[in-house]
Parts: sequence; structure tokens; C-alpha cells
Amino acid sequence: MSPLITIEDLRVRAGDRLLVALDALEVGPGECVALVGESGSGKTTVLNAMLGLTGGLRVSGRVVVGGVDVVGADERALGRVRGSAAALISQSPQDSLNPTMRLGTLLRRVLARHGVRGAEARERTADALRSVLLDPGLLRRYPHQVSGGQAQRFAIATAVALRAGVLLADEPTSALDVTVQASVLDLLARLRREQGVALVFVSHDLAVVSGIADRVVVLRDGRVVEAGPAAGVLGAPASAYTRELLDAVPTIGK
Ligand SMILES: Nc1ncnc2c1ncn2[C@@H]1O[C@H](COP(=O)(O)OP(=O)(O)OP(=O)(O)O)[C@@H](O)[C@H]1O
Repeated sequence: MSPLITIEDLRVRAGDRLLVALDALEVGPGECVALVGESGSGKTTVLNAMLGLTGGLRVSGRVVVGGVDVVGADERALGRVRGSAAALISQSPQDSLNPTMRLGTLLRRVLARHGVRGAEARERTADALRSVLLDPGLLRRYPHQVSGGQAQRFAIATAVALRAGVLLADEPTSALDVTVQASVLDLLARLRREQGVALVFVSHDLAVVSGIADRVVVLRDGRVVEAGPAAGVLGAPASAYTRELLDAVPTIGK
């Protein structure tokens, strides 16, 4: 099956400083690739490059997401990538929701922006809420009236309603308590299985990564230290840096 994300020779620079060098990455339907590394290693910059959110930075190479060549794309093409092809799931979805609008209004507006209106929008909304196990009554609430876990499910429901084939998740569970975290991870796994969604998962938490990722890319100072199947990278790391990251996790690697 053809990949939903292809990256070749990606270089991201701030002035002369090289922030990210990623020679090759492919993510196919239903796959999960995790980007791990300490703070400042370039994980978020890679996600931003996939969405063309790199204003002020110099980007070269090839980044194709959901069929759109992102590097050098115009705003119209980038608009198709953001939301339609790929959706960003952030650490604190509540922060990015307009606090003055009910969730139902927010979702309706996002769908309308992508050309989905009326009966089609209502149908997709109902299906998406069902697939993330949220009560439709939640749509009447304002962002501050829902829990962190509900807000994260709503963010994922928005991606489902937009039929995004790629989810870019930046620490999606680190603000949640452990039981809610597990249910959001289950939901992401189900979307991969049932809808063939490709997932790029950024996390500091290698215990979580070992439970969800097929493959792991370890970044340090924007460079790939090692990459490969999750069981190999996390079970028998080749580099001292990955071993150090694992040593910080109490439940695995020891
Ligand atoms: N717009 C920018 N201009 C200049 N430097 C930047 C810019 N965006 C990111 N950086 C730098 O790039 C490096 C990588 O940052 P990035 O946010 O991608 O790391 P990260 O691995 O996601 O870190 P964290 O885990 O703390 O979120 C950092 O040194 C950061 O300061």
C-alpha cells in the first residue's frame, strides 16, 4: 500500500542552525511511528514540517503528506493538508479551542471550512462522536465544561469527521491521568485498525511508546540516533543515548 507520509532528505534550518535532518521516513495506512528524544531534539519541528507550519524557518527536501507535497506548497494546498489530510492532536486541545463557542459550533465551523455542510456535516459528526465514544450532548458544552480526556476525544473526533488519514499526535496523553490516557491510546489504536489511519506519535514517555508504536525514530539535536521496529529499538537499543532515555523509565528497559 502506498505510504500516507513520505519524507526524503528533510532539512529544517533557523538561519545557519540545523534544527532537523531526517533522511527518510515513510508511514503507511494503519502504521504508528513514534518520534522520541529529549526536550529540544526536534520532534515537534518534524510534525510542524509535515503540516507546513515552519514560517521563518528554511525547509528543504521532500515531505509528502496525504498526496500533497508540503515543501514549497501554496496556502491553498497547505489548507488541504491541515485538517483534511492530516490532523494535529496536541497535548492540551482545550487551549486551541475558542472558549466562547460551544463544541458543536466549533465542529460545524471546522467542517464548513473544509466544504462539509448540512446533512453531510450532521452525519459525519454523529459517526465521529460514536467512533470516539462521546455523548452527542457534549456538543452543547463550552470547552471549559469538558474534562481533558473528553477534550482530547473531541479533538480526535474532529479529525475523524474530517476523514484525516494521518494523525500527528504531539504528547497527546501527557496531560491526562493514567486511566484516561489508556482509553485515548485504545481509541488511537482502534482508529488505526478500523480506519487505516496513519499515526505519528511524539512522546517523552517510552512506556507509552512501547505500547503503541510499530516503529521508533530516536532523535537527538535534530539527528536520527537510531530507528527501527519498536521492539528492537526499545528492547535492545543500539545507542547509549536510547539506553539513557530508557533508563529514565521505571517499568521498561530494566
Ligand atoms: N521557529 C524556530 N526558530 C528557531 N529555533 C527553533 C524554532 N522552532 C524550534 N526551534 C528550535 O529547534 C529545536 C527543536 O525544537 P522542538 O520543539 O522541535 O523540540 P522537541 O523535541 O519537540 O522538544 P519538546 O519535547 O520540549 O517539545 C530546539 O532547539 C528549538 O529551540
